[in-house]
Order: sequence, then C-alpha cells, then structure tokens
Amino acid sequence: KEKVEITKEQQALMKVILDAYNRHQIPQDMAKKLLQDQYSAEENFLLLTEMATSQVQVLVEFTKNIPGFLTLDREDQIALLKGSAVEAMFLRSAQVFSRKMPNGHTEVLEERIRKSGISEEFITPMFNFYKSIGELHMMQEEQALLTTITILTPDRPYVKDQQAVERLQETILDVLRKLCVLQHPQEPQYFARLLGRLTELRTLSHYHAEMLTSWRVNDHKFTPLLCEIWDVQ
Ligand SMILES: CCOC(=O)c1ccc(NC(=O)c2c3c(nn2-c2ccccc2)CCN(S(=O)(=O)c2cccs2)C3)cc1
Repeated sequence: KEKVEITKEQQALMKVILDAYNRHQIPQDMAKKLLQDQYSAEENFLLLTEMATSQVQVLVEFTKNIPGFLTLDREDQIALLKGSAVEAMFLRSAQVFSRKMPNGHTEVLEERIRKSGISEEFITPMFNFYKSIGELHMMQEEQALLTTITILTPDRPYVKDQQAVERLQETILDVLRKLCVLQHPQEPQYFARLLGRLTELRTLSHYHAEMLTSWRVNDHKFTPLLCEIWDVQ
C-alpha cells in the first residue's frame, strides 16, 4: 500500500489557498438581512443579486491568490474567471447553505431563495446540489481546493493555453487527492465523489444560463458586474 504523504510545499500551497478562501465570507449583515423579516419576491431577488455581485468580487480576489494564476496569459485569466463564476458561486452557496446555521435559519434561507422569483424548475436541482454537497461534510481545505480546481478548468471557452491551466490544475488535484486519502481512510472513493460534484455543478450552470434568459424576459435587472461576468444584456 503506497504511503500517501503531503509534501512541505503542498502544505504551503494548501495554506495559501485556504487563507485566501477564508478571507471572504458572506458579509454578516447580508446574511442577516436574508434571514430577517418578510421580504417581497423583488426584495429577495435584489438581495440575491447583491450577494451574487459581492461573491464575484470575492471570487476575483480569491483567484488572484491561486499560486501561478497570475503567471497565466491575461486573456486566459479572464476566460477562466468568466467560465467558472457561476459554478464557483453555487459551490460557495452550497457551502454557506450546508454550514451549521442556528436551527431554523437554513429553512428561512431556503424560503427566501424559493421566494425570489427563480423558476421552480431551477430551484429543485439547485437545492439537490446544496444537499449533495452538505452530505459530503467537506473540510474547509477540501472546499477551498475544490473551488480552485473548478476555476482552473482548462476547457473553458476562449482559453488559449490549455496546457498551462492543466499543469496548475493537476498540482491542486494531487493535493486534494492526498488530502482525501488521509482524511477519509475508510472511504477510498471520497475523492472521486468530490470530483463527481463538479459534473453536477456544470449541469447547474447550464440551468443558470436558462434562468437568466427567463429573467431577462420579465426584465429583472442585474448589476453591471453580473452582466459582465455572465455575458447578459
Ligand atoms: C462575500 C462572499 O459572498 C459569498 O460568500 C456568497 C455566497 C453565496 C452566495 N449565494 C447567492 O447569492 C445565492 C444565489 C442563489 N442562492 N444563493 C445562496 C445564498 C446563500 C446561501 C445559499 C445560496 C440562487 C440564485 N443566485 S443567482 O446569482 O443566480 C441570482 C438570482 C437572482 C439574482 S442573482 C444567487 C452569495 C455570496
């Protein structure tokens, strides 16, 4: 049985990524607002827009801290950010949602999101995803590394130097694989299950694209940053 060991530099890499990942959470006031008194569908929608916008800003900051990311071609950096923004947000949302919140908060949060004007056909797969992530009881390190792997997906549209992105992604995949073996010795398939969630994420981002079209129809407004990163309006 091959002895799995995380090297010193892999430890350092993980620390950099985890610190960057933890530096930004949903601003408490926003999360509190989401949990407070009654809101109309419009106000809920506006709140989600606000939260999604701040999430994109956080994503850009986080990505800049991924070792090697800033050495990539500038245009490829943009292509990776645009290609992963929705997936990164839903991965982060699932982690926020599945975090041990004071009892009853998860239900209230679920209620707000359901009552925000998002069509039912999108709500169901979204909450299925949140629950499937929650069941994994992922460690912070695993969450941060999985988000990094999502961002460093080589086959996003318009990425020119895919090999360069692949090399970075493989480095992170190796650390996550070792971490999973060390943290879940009884569950040899755990690493594969984590990567399987990335496939579920891609499906969710296709739903998201459809959702945007339906919103545009009943003229829901998004912020300039969301329009830019989601290629809408
Ligand atoms: C500062 C760091 O920010 C974070 O860490 C952060 C994490 C998660 C989120 N998540 C969300 O905004 C969010 C959305 C949805 N749920 N959901 C959510 C929020 C909390 C818990 C669980 C899920 C559904 C629809 N989208 S949407 O972008 O398609 C949208 C629909 C309408 C207008 S925008 C947004 C935001 C910030």
